[in-house]
Amino acid sequence: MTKTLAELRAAIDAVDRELLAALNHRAALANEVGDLKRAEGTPVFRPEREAAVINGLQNANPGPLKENNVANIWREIMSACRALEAPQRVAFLGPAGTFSEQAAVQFFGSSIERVPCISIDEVFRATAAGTAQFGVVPVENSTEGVVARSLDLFLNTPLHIVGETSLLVRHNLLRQANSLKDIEAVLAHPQALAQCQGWLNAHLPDVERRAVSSNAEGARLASTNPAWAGIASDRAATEFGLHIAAHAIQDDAFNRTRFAVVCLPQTLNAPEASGKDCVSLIVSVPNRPGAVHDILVPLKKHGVSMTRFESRPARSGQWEYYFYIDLQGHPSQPQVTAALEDLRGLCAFYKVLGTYPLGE
Ligand SMILES: O=C(O)C(=O)C[C@]1(C(=O)O)C=C[C@@H](O)C=C1
Repeated sequence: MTKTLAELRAAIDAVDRELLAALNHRAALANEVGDLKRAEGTPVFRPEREAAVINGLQNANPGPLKENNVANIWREIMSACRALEAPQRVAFLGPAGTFSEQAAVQFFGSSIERVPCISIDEVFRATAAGTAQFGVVPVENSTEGVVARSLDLFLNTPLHIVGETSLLVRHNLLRQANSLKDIEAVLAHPQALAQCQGWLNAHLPDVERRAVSSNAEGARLASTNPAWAGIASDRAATEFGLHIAAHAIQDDAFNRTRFAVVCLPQTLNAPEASGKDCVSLIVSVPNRPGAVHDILVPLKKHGVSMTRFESRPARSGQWEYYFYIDLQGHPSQPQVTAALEDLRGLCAFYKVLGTYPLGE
């Protein structure tokens, strides 16, 4: 016999009470872990452990919950447990409502102390100074390529990468009126203006495009002037009380941005192997024929896959370059260590930016 709505809801209420008791039991255990870590002086945030918890539960999941539901639910549970151990302060390019904030919450869950910063430089500075324990910075966009400022700052920073996450970036045109009429200027971060240029050329060809420090700042400014529009997320529309005058105006429907999570090595040393890991490094090679080819040889020899290879000018005026390389694997695997050692021997400059679990 099928159950009535009242009966089903009563059953859900009973399950929720069991969940609440189980979650509080879990939180109490995390509190004990926190006491242990404080006594040992070891880091609270352990991304490889969190990745292993989520992978384990996804593998054990009988359904009907989907794998990504399991990941989202446990990310929030672990965020809350972690905050009980010690609240983690996370810096990102602000103000509230930016994609960087969204990336921070996607990675750490919502139980964090948010430290919005006025620029990417400031995120690095705040994290290096200890104002925040972690920083979240954009590194690459699927339409526009690398975020040059972040890559350049990696070169000299004492921070290292301990994680990554990527977001589907959907840009909307936000303004006080729900129409495209009488717009004098569109204000957004230069990356967003570039990612929407096809739409802007087609729909607002004669309107001024003004670069501002972040999309959320553009949205904030649009809320102060009816003739201005911003390009930003749905969240920014809610945050600043604006209409979405046009939805999803980015030229590439699958526009994604990848973010790196950075911290001082004393906050968190290189995470242990999670099974799906990545090593990021910056190298430069002597300016001679075949030098770039040579750096690929150790990778082939030791069977290590390269998932990323970017170049940035070394600013020496000599047409020299830094290469940003991502390798798959973890230094605990002998073939990865052997490839890194061989590579180091070939490079004029060699810096490991971090070893971390692969993100979503
Ligand atoms: O296992 C730990 O080290 C914990 O602190 C517990 C826990 C969790 O809630 O499962 C919380 C924070 C860490 O980042 C990893 C996992």
